[in-house]
Amino acid sequence: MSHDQSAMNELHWLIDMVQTIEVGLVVLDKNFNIQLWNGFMENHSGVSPNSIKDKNLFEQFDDLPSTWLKQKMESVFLLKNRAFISWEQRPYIFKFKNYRPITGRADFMYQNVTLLPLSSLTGQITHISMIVYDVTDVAINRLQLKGANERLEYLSQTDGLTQLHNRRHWQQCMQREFDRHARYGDETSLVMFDIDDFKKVNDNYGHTIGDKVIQHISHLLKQSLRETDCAGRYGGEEFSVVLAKTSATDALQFAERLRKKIEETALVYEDQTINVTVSIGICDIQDELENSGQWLNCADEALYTAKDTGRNKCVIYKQK
Ligand SMILES: Nc1nc2c(ncn2[C@@H]2O[C@H](COP(=O)(O)OP(=O)(O)OP(=O)(O)O)[C@@H](O)[C@H]2O)c(=O)[nH]1
Repeated sequence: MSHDQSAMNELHWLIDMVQTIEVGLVVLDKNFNIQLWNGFMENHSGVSPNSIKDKNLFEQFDDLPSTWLKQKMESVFLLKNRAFISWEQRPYIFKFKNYRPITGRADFMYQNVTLLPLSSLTGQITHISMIVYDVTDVAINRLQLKGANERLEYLSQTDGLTQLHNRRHWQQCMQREFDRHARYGDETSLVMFDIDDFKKVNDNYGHTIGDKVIQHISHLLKQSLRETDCAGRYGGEEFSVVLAKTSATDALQFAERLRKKIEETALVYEDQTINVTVSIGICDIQDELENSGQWLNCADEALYTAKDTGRNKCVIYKQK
């Protein structure tokens, strides 16, 4: 075989490989006109190389992020460096359908794309190549894992019965607000409340309805919160709320509104109507408090004063 024939063979193989490789290959000139469009691109776009040759990429695919992508391509021409576009940055460049059976949950193909400067025989960068990788399997696995981790994190921070923050997570939130106060001096209040005579609810109606009452109270509490408030189920029938940027007087208004709402809104479950009340203790952060534990104790003390002096009332902590 002559040298020429052998070179021709090699070229033929290369073209064959470019056409059949499971990666998208596109070559563009400086005006973004398509010079090469391999089999992968044909299979996924439904557009044949012959019909797309010399056509402008952005005119052929008007859903491409054109301004952004042109900028990236121009910098590849200019800097003669390759650029990389990850699916995490943009799930896809070409909106190709996903046909994979295993990852059938994705509607489209996730892609990583490399932009590669191509130099001519004279060493100038006259073209660039787009290399398109199908990374749907990796992306779906990663997204599923991320979703599972987020769910786990949510579960580890949330009380199962009420969907409020659980005690541990709420305490972290309270500590954060205590630290913020130490730094910025914002007024911040703590509200602790407890259902009155809840033991009687359980005794009279049973634990299942007792649980419904706890859910009912949480529901009313959630309706009363602002975005910056942090509410938790502190224990069995005890709830806790940190009100950021709120004085004790304003916290009292919040607490009174909540107390009245709970008093006035009966739980109707099956054929039973159950009325409960709550006792509420309030404490704003005062200078003499050394740590968040003391803050909590003071709010608790106010709560017990509310219980001891008749229940169904709000009490602001007063230093003795
Ligand atoms: N149904 C139900 N009951 C609970 C839960 N957690 C705690 N309890 C009950 O809540 C009751 C709390 O009773 P106590 O601490 O005596 O207080 P109380 O009857 O509410 O009386 P005061 O707080 O003094 O008004 C107990 O009977 C606990 O068993 C829960 O998740 N579900």
